[in-house]
Amino acid sequence: MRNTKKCKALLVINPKSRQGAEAQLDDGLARLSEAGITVERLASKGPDESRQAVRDRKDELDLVIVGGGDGTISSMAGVLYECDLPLAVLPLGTANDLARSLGLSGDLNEAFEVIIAGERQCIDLGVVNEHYFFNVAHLGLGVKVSEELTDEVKKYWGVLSYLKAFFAALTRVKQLKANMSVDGVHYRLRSIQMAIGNGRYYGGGNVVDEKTRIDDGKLSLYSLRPQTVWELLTLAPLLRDGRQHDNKRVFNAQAERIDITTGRKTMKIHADGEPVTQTPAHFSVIRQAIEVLAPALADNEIPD
Ligand SMILES: Nc1ncnc2c1ncn2[C@@H]1O[C@H](COP(=O)(O)OP(=O)(O)OP(=O)(O)O)[C@@H](O)[C@H]1O
Repeated sequence: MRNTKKCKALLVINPKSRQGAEAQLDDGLARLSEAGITVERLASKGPDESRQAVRDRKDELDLVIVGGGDGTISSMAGVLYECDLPLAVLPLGTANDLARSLGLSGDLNEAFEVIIAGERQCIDLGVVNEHYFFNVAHLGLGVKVSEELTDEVKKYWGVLSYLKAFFAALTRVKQLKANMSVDGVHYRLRSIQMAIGNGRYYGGGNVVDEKTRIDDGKLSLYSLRPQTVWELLTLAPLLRDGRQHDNKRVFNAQAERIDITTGRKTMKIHADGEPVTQTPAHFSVIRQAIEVLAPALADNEIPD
């Protein structure tokens, strides 16, 4: 975008995200203005208002900058796709997992520089039933973890809130029986946790699968078979880095379409930390759905 043409951007800031209310943006916004990027700023009261603001302005906008965490950015996925507008991210949340998948450090100055540099990448979008997601959708333990993660807990504990929530969720998790179709191949399994990833990172820097990227046109699935808390804890380091494939207590797959039913019992599904739908669930991926302002995506790199 640098030295090319004038650019009009809408900046949607979620004041409820961890750093959304306090972040100092004036210097960065002045740098955008110097670079020819005119920014209209909107303090979002909720996802519906933010989405409507984009729809109302879609013909005059060149870019939507979203300042918030994964919940906020995910809430804008559908409208960005529908309006075919590029996304830039100001990582103002707690986990900022999409920012990690895009190779952004979490530093605000750097995020503004990335916008000014204007380098673009195309990334995939996950779909579960009629909902879009960037990072990961969960059934089971992951749902219990995000139920423990209230906005207050996140504000107080920061990234450590994910660890705190994990231990609290362990006491509440029950096993589920699932029938799955993975690119047409059928499986029946018992599970305490299923994660279906479009992006690479979730839950504050966990890797869904070391082989996955947000632009590979695939979903990565892992499912944890029922196991003791001790076994689960021994698995934790492998799950943290997405290296769980060879463990017999984990089922892994990569696919473009995944269907999950859980009999007569419906199971809640959370995506990017927000409750979105329930089983029966149909998962798919839209390849190269959204353009984002980001440096070239590194090959399977796991930043510190
Ligand atoms: N577009 C939006 N505008 C206003 N509020 C939103 C929007 N999208 C989501 N929210 C609400 O704001 C809450 C916090 O936002 P978000 O999840 O982005 O920040 P966070 O919890 O600090 O970060 P992270 O998801 O990266 O851990 C969400 O749980 C949701 O209730």
